[in-house]
Amino acid sequence: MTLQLPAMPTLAARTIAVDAPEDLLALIPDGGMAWVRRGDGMIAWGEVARFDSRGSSRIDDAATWWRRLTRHAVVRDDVHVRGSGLVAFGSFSFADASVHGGTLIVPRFILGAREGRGFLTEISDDGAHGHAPDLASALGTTTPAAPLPRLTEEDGDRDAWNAAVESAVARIRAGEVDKVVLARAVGAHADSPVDPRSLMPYLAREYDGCWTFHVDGLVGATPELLARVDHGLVTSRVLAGTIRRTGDETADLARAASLAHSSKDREEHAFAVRSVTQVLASHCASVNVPDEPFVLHLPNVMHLATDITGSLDHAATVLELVRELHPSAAVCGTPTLAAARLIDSLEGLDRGRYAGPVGWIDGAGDGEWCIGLRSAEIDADDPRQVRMFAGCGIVAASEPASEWAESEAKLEPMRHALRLG
Ligand SMILES: C=C(O[C@@H]1C=C(C(=O)O)C=C[C@H]1O)C(=O)O
Repeated sequence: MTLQLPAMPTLAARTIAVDAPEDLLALIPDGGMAWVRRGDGMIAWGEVARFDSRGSSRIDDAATWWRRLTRHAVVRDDVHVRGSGLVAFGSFSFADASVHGGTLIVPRFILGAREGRGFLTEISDDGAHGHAPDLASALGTTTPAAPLPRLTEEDGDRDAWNAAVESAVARIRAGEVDKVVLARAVGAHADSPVDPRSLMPYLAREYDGCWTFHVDGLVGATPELLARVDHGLVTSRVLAGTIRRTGDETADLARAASLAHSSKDREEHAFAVRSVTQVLASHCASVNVPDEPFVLHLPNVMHLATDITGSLDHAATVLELVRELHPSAAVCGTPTLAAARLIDSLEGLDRGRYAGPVGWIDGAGDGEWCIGLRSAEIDADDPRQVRMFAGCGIVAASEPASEWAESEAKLEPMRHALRLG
């Protein structure tokens, strides 16, 4: 049998050096994408190619498409930093069965900043390569972000949450799973469309240790790095185990110490570290896993955190690793399949692309993918509608009231960005 594959466009990418932009997020044209941390990163706009996928092979299919697309691409890159050359941005649903599926988008323009160096990439699909892009004409006549409309938040269903957490604890005690992550969605609506550009400057400023992103209507500032691949080196930041901040420095230091010693949180954390380490070990010649987690301080919460690194022993692309790492125990549970089934039966929610992978990949397969946490999805059909999400790892010792409080703290970045509280 001969399988007829769709013809692929021949892409050409040209990257030139430009002055490093002071504030990338201030320059995004309408509908543009973003991936920014501590002033470094990329904004991207226009669309040269796009791949939409659904179902359990959505990440695999996207990885295959990207491999085929990049094989014949012509890349001329004067800058050679992370993110220069040919790049696609993407985001994928948390669940296999989600109607939201996933997408990889190849933009026409990418403007980036990396350690004081700026770059501009133009990607074309018409065989016209070689000419150097011009920043002023690439940006065109950008309309500024529409001011944020006043939003109204829907009431949360606390009884449903309590019941879900109680059932999860009972199922854990019965030995069905060790840990399950339960999430809830909070809807908000406005009279006029919500422009992601009006949310990101706040997120990037207040949560500068997080990755502020916008890809296809999913916007947020996530602290959790699923996988970065950079010239054979892979890095993952695992978070699990959370405590709220009080705003009082001394009290927060005491809380950080209690988090570091809490057996409930350390157990929850160990599950997540193990799930990531197992995957990386199968691709790496060596993996470095610190013995003890550190406490990551964010403005709203503190997390137990472990940075895992490894050197790849074969040419795996970042998307191949993402496919295997997702869903990690930090957002699904342990064991994975049983936890995913429990989420389906207890949550009553399509998480969409919340808690799914979001990030970018370059022509060599390097890139950076996070877990789409501390995020909101702007409805593609009606951008006046927004859904925020937050979830908590449930273990045998979990209590509904403190998990509710934890989820409230995790909603804070998006609530504040949307001026809801
Ligand atoms: C599920 C979320 O966060 C995850 C769950 C955590 C926990 O349960 O302690 C901590 C960080 C994330 O891995 C979320 O932010 O919605």
